[in-house]
Amino acid sequence: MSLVVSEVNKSFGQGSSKKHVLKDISFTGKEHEFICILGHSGCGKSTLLNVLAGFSAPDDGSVTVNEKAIKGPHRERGVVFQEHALFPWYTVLDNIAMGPSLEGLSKSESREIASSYLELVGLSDCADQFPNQLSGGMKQRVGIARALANKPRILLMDEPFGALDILTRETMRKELLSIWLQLKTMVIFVTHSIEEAVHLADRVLVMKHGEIALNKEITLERPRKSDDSEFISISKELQSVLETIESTRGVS
Ligand SMILES: Nc1ncnc2c1ncn2[C@@H]1O[C@H](COP(=O)(O)OP(=O)(O)OP(=O)(O)O)[C@@H](O)[C@H]1O
Repeated sequence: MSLVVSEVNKSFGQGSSKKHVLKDISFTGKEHEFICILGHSGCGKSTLLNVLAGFSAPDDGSVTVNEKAIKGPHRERGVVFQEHALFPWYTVLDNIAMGPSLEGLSKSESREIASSYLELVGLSDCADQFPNQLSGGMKQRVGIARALANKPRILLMDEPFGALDILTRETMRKELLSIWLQLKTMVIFVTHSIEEAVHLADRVLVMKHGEIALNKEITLERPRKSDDSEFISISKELQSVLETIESTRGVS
């Protein structure tokens, strides 16, 4: 399984208000790879993720999965957003069962699949609850289980833990890693946080004004420790690229 993003450009607006948001973005994703897209607010991370999801088409360039051009959203690419878009009138189990059921599986088969993913995210006891009875972290786990129930080959995550408090965020990070180690889906994870990126990623793409300023492979063994000397040195390298970006803002 491979993802190839080749010279993708994307602009918004017309004439003098035209904004070139993605500029010649190219990278590849391998099977089982965990890729983090790191960058300041407004650098184009969500725009890139939307292109990968197929929600929005690039102006030029191409995105292929297993050498096939993507032509729109597809269940092979699951999406998890910062705001967990769960259906409030469905139970937790039925929120997750929705994907398999839309694929034509029977209600009982869909619920069986949903139960297995609910177990994977540690929420089996909440199957019959409604989303408004859950904490933010629990809702986010349901969002992840719902995306996984479609058995995506690529999981696209747009700052999924951004709205969570720091402790919940750390727990979720560990849980996501353990799920990824079991399922080995390719993950593309957008974040503002250097620490989150170094904990999670096999590869970090640092974005600068719509371009990839650094494409860095991280081979540190897992679980990673933030006081490990190599962890600190990689974090400093990413920080220095981001600071360069900060100091050149408005100049390019
Ligand atoms: N549909 C749109 N129409 C016009 N401009 C847009 C649209 N979507 C994004 N933009 C602009 O593109 C730029 C990049 O936005 P994007 O949401 O991709 O950034 P981001 O890096 O994800 O930021 P954040 O971290 O704050 O979410 C911004 O200047 C934004 O205003």
